[in-house]
Amino acid sequence: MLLNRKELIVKTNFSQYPIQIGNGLRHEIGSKVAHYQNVLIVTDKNVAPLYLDEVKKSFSSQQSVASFILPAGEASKSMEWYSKLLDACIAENLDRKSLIIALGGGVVGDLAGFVAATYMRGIDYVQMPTTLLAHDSSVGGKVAINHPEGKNMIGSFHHPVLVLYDIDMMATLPHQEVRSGYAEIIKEACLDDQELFMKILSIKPGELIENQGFPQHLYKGMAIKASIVEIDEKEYGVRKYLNFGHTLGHAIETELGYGKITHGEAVAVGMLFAMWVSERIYGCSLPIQELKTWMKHQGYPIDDWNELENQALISRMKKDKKALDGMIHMVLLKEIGSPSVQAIDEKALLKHLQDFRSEYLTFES
Ligand SMILES: NC(=O)c1ccc[n+]([C@@H]2O[C@H](COP(=O)([O-])OP(=O)(O)OC[C@H]3O[C@@H](n4cnc5c(N)ncnc54)[C@H](O)[C@@H]3O)[C@@H](O)[C@H]2O)c1
Ligand SMILES: O=C(O)C(=O)C[C@@H](O)[C@H](O)[C@H](O)COP(=O)(O)O
Ligand SMILES: [Zn+2]
Repeated sequence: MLLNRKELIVKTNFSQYPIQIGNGLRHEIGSKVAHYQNVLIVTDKNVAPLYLDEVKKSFSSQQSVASFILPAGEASKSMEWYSKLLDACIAENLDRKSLIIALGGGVVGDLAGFVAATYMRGIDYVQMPTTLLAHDSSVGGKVAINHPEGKNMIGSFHHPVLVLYDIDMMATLPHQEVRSGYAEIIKEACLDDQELFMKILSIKPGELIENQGFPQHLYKGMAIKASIVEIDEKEYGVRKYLNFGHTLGHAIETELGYGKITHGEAVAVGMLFAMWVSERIYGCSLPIQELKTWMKHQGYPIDDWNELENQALISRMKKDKKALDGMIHMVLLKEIGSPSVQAIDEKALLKHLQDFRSEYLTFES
């Protein structure tokens, strides 16, 4: 797919950085970071054989460029790999003027970003997203690793100095990963763009990345994310909206075991549930049925969490980072484009979950 090069600038209280999106950008990274002498590229086992050499070739012989290859998948966002990556930073003699490059999806970006945030109390890093989902994870500076008890429990806010998104690299993405990434674009549309939401629902089965509107959807999703981050960098207010679908989504990911379901697919189920709760709390009417049917036709595994117990999921949701004083805080919608945060007690949420699941499993698709 071809896209005229685009640039967004993210401006927060303490940082400012460009997001550059376009074709072939992986061949240009070296010249864009030519002022760094010592560079460590972090990537994973699937991405390395596809793109690592091309990225390395873009550097000049004056720069020292090392690489570190993680096992692919969510399980690498762990204390173990965090520690191993820190060891590599020390072994490669990275100093405060060195650069880490995260070449990969959200797993690589979150882990490498957290290492960059904490190594020598913080060094520069670049996000080079290679998945569709990473249109979201590469922007905004949330970096983290998981704890067995909860997603992203140990982390920081540390913005990259550059997001360089070569969309050609998505040509090799498995379909499941495309689906996963589109779920976060749907999230962004739900928060701020009814027209985008409707356009996505008109994409035919199996044509997610092939549909003509794809580059525009991607760009709009990133622009929505960036605009929210600019207003509320540290999630005191509106940034919470970016957690739409994540209260149940993260609970499913943790309860199933990291990597059993993709992040976006878990968030997809979480968005249906959040819409369901929204209708019950606000008395509004949302396109839950339409979204569920569309997801089914696109192959989202929206039943893969059926074996999980309600009480176990509620216990996970109580550990959500937005939970306060024993209340679970969920992002709900009054309509598409109009989010809000609602405190819900455990008992009420359990009832919503039970009702959702009994109707969800039967409501037509
Ligand atoms: N920091 C944030 O704001 C934020 C936002 C959203 C999600 N996340 C996190 O992001 C993670 C999920 O990211 P993800 O979905 O990108 O997962 P991922 O990084 O595990 O990538 C998914 C799979 O695709 C493979 N892959 C990556 N690029 C490829 C390519 N171009 N061609 C072929 N295969 C490729 C990977 O090796 C992996 O197997 C989760 O941990 C989630 O919590 C963070
Ligand atoms: O950038 C944000 O803010 C988000 O919430 C984006 C989410 O898509 C992402 O999954 C994030 O990592 C979740 O954050 P968490 O604080 O709930 O762990
Ligand atoms: Zn997410």
